Amino acid sequence: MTSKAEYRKKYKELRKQLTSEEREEASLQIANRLLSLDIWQHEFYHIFLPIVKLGEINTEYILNILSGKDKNVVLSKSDFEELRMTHYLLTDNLVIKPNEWGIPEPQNGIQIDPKQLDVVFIPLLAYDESGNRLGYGKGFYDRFLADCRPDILKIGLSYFDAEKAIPHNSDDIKLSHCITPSKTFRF
Ligand SMILES: Nc1nc2c(c(=O)[nH]1)N(C=O)[C@@H](CNc1ccc(C(=O)N[C@@H](CCC(=O)O)C(=O)O)cc1)CN2
Ligand SMILES: Nc1ncnc2c1ncn2[C@@H]1O[C@H](COP(=O)(O)OP(=O)(O)OP(=O)(O)O)[C@@H](O)[C@H]1O
Repeated sequence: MTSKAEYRKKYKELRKQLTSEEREEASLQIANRLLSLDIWQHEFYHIFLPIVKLGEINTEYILNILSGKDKNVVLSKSDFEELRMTHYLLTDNLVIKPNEWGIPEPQNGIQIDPKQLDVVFIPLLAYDESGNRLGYGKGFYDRFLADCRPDILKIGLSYFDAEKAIPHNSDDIKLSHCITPSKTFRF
C-alpha cells in the first residue's frame, strides 16, 4: 500500500513540474468551475492564500468572485506551536504579511468563530474518490474542520485527479466536493 508520505512526495513533485503559466490557467479554470456549483447562497466563505514558493493554487480568482458577490471572506493565521488556526474577516484595512512558511496571513482584524463559516475552500496535496484528503501532515485542517459546524461545505481544490484510495483514520474529515480544472467531484 502507498503511504501518506509517498503520496505527499508524489503530488509535491507533480505540482513542481507545472509551469507558472499552467498553474495560472488551472487556477482560473478552477474558479470558473466553482461558479456553476450550487454554493453561492451562503454568507461566510473561508479561503486560503497560497504558498507561492510551493506552487499552490492561486486563489485570487476565487477572491474576486467572492468580492463581486459581496460575501464575507475569512482568512486564517496558523500557530505552528499549537498547530491551530485562528480566523479573521477580510476587510479593506486588514494587514496581510507572509509568515516564515510563506503563508500570507492577517496581522490584525475581526476574529471569526469557525461555527459562523458556511463554506471552506481547502488546499490539498492529494485526495481520493471517497473524499479523503491529504495535506502537509500537521493536521491544521483536521483540527479546524472539527471546530466547524457539521453542515459546512468542504471544497477541496486540486490541480490533479483523485487517487482510488489514500490512507486515512478516524480524525480525518472528508471533503464534500473537490474541484479540478476539468472535473467536479461530489462526495
Ligand atoms: N496556503 C495554505 N495555507 C495553509 C495550509 C496550506 O496547505 N496551504 N495548511 C494546511 O494544512 C496549514 C499550514 N500548513 C503547513 C504545514 C507545513 C508546512 C511546511 O512544512 N512547509 C515547509 C516546506 C514543506 C514542503 O516543501 O513540502 C517549509 O516552508 O519549510 C507549511 C504549511 C494552514 N494554512
Ligand atoms: N481533531 C484533531 N485533534 C487533535 N489532533 C488531530 C485532530 N485531527 C488530526 N489530528 C492529528 O494531526 C496529525 C496530522 O494529521 P494528518 O496526517 O491527517 O494531516 P493532513 O490532513 O495531511 O494535514 P493538514 O490537515 O495540515 O492538511 C495526526 O497526528 C493526527 O492525529
